[in-house]
Amino acid sequence: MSRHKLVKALDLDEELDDFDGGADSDYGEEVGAEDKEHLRLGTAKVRDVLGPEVSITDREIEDSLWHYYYDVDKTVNYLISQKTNSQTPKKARKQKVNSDVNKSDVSDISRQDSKTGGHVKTSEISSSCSAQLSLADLFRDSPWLNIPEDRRGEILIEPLYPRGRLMGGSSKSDGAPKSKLAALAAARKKKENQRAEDGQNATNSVALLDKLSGKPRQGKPDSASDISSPKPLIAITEQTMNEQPRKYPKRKSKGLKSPQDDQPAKEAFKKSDSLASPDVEKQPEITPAADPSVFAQTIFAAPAVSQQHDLQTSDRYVLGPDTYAEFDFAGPSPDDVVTKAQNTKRPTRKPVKQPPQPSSGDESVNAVSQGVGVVAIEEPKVKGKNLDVMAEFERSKPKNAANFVVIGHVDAGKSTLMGRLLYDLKVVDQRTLDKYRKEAERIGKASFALAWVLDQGTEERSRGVTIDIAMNKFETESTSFTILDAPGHRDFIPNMIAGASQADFAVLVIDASTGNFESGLKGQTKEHALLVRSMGVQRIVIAVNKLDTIQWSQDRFDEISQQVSAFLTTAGFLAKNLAFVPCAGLTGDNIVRKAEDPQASWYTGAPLISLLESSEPVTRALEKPLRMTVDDIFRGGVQNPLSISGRLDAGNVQIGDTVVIMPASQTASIKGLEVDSEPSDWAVAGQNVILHLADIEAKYLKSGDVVCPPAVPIQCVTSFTVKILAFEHITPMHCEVHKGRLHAPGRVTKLVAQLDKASGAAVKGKKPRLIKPGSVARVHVEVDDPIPLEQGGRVILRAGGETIGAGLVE
Ligand SMILES: Nc1nc2c(ncn2[C@@H]2O[C@H](COP(=O)(O)OP(=O)(O)OP(=O)(O)O)[C@@H](O)[C@H]2O)c(=O)[nH]1
Repeated sequence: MSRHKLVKALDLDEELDDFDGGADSDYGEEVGAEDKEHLRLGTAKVRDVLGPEVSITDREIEDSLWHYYYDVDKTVNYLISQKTNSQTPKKARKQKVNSDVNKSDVSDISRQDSKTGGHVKTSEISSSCSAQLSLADLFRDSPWLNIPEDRRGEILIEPLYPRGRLMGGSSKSDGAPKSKLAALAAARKKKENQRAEDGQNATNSVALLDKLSGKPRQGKPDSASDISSPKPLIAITEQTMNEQPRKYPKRKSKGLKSPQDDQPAKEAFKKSDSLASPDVEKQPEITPAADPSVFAQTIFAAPAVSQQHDLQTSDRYVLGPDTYAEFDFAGPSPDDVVTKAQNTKRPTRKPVKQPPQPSSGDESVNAVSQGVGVVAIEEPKVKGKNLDVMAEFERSKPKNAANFVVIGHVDAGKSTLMGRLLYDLKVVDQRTLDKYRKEAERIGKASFALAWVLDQGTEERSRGVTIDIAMNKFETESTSFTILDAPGHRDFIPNMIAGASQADFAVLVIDASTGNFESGLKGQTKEHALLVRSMGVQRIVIAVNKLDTIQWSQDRFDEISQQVSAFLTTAGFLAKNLAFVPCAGLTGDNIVRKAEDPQASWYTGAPLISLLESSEPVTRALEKPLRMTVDDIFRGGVQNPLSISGRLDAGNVQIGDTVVIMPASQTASIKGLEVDSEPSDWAVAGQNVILHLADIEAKYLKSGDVVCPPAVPIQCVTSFTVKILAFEHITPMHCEVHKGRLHAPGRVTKLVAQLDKASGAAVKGKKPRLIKPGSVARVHVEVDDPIPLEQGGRVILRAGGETIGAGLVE
């Protein structure tokens, strides 16, 4: 043994000394009158049990009695085993001892020899002291050594004899001196008694739960007396007793248990010699078990079929297969009971009928959309008028309505142009404009006064740039227009996309001043035009602006018109859907009125407003299921704590309707409605609405969500194929998927095919490894989280702050 190991062993022995209370001297020096009397009586009893045929000395009996604290049964067992061992060959005995040592896995422990007081290593015990006390004997009262091989590991059993005695402890009731270990044991016992009392409190809690569930409690003591009564320390499952394959039988309560149920258990129990000892029944020192806690009763099965059941003892909760049978979730769990009680006042939810989804062949689409079927609809609290919305719409003889998005390179004069339009149309009064002018002058941005009509944000005003979409409304005799003023700066392209997604047509503003047209064309003039086309915009009005800065040069106008027209037709716009107007937003020439500047006399065409009005009415998807992309979520007032705004892309909606918000799959009631900021009972596709919601929490709503009818919710997908026009080189790469206000992280996972621009057919040959800018291709895209998307939907792909492509979901 190394020096370190020796030191360690000595330390351990010192600790054992402490626990032993120093009872290491020869008992002859310590034995008092009381002990002598115990030894005398014990010796007589042992001799009586052993009978005269066993040859053994009194000293041997007394040694054993002293060691086992006058326990006659243990002494008898020990002595019998000693005699049996002494009759086996010495060599075989040594082997057995070693194997016992190995089994017990205690080959290197030290123990204190109670008789000699010496510190003896087990290896030494096995050789020199085996005749007197073997390791096997030391652990003989350990139940696992007496259990048949086939049962080991399946029987939970407390030692038949108090463990403390092996270490020299004793209790006062035995009349033996009390060691520190015994004192510890007594303290533990006291604690357990205390726990038993606490168990009564648990009983009360369980009773409360039972009350809630309306079910009688199973398998627990009914009174406090049950708690204090001795509890069994052996818990053997029924399955263990029968040694049958697990059948997961229903748990039975103690009161309902039939004698037949226990029969196999009894028989199995009798097979075990050690357990069959009648002494078990006499065992006096059984620690009262505390009543099981609520938690224990929830996860543990009913009282196990145990030996103690046969002996009419009390409950013992065992974790076993019975548990699973009982808690098969057929009945409500305690949590369910509490939840149910909490929800009793809530209206019941009806499951949404899942419509048949078109088979896309894409598993991810189907898998995600199937989840929609579990959407639960809350009974609408808001009473509607149950209107025939289509009939109402027809009756209202609505004006032609159009949304247009104002696009173009940064500082092209978009906001100024729209400010002028609103001012000249008297949507904005002189006083307001004067106020803007004064404020703009104060911060040195006088030229932006008209732009402030639309740029309302403090940052927008101080920086002189549009950041987010500004929405304004105006009407002409024939049409009701909604302006969506988009930011021109490249950093705010996502906001521009959001605006463009709601537009019927676009107004492209071009700064005609020297140099700016060229730089704009390289910048966002082209990008914006491509984006709106990719998003389905077919008509575009081109306002060649700031002509006042170039003295209304017709040549310049013609040059710009030519170049832009060529580009736009290449981008997919039809020539007949392009209209050009020379103008100056700052001065108001050719906006609402004709240009007053004589230098502009060469232009005989219509002003901008007329070009806007001449836009053909857009066909609305009135008959399709409701689809509204959420643009904004806000507090609509005291009466309307939760409101959303957006444009109805399809279908109709009315007050009292229940809708479902995707992808959250949460239902909501429409408690109020506004169309173009005016209260209304209904709205149809093409209108910009505010929906005041009830029965939903704000946390389930975000910009880009889609409002649908519960019966026909939009699909939510994690992957899709898109026919895309490449703006930049595209390879399998990470990207952001934009759809209106929604943008989700994702990636291009596969370049499926290069497509012919004219026919749209796949170009034969190898699969592309790279899509060049300007090419059309079919690519596969995946997103991290499901997004509401259906066939025909339009998406924009961006990466590293650049638009890499835009296209149509297939
Ligand atoms: N001379 C002249 N200046 C103009 C005209 N229109 C706009 N501007 C000026 O151009 C600058 C930018 O105008 P904005 O209306 O803010 O341009 P924008 O395109 O809306 O800018 P972003 O939205 O930030 O991209 C301002 O200083 C305007 O006064 C115009 O017709 N003539």
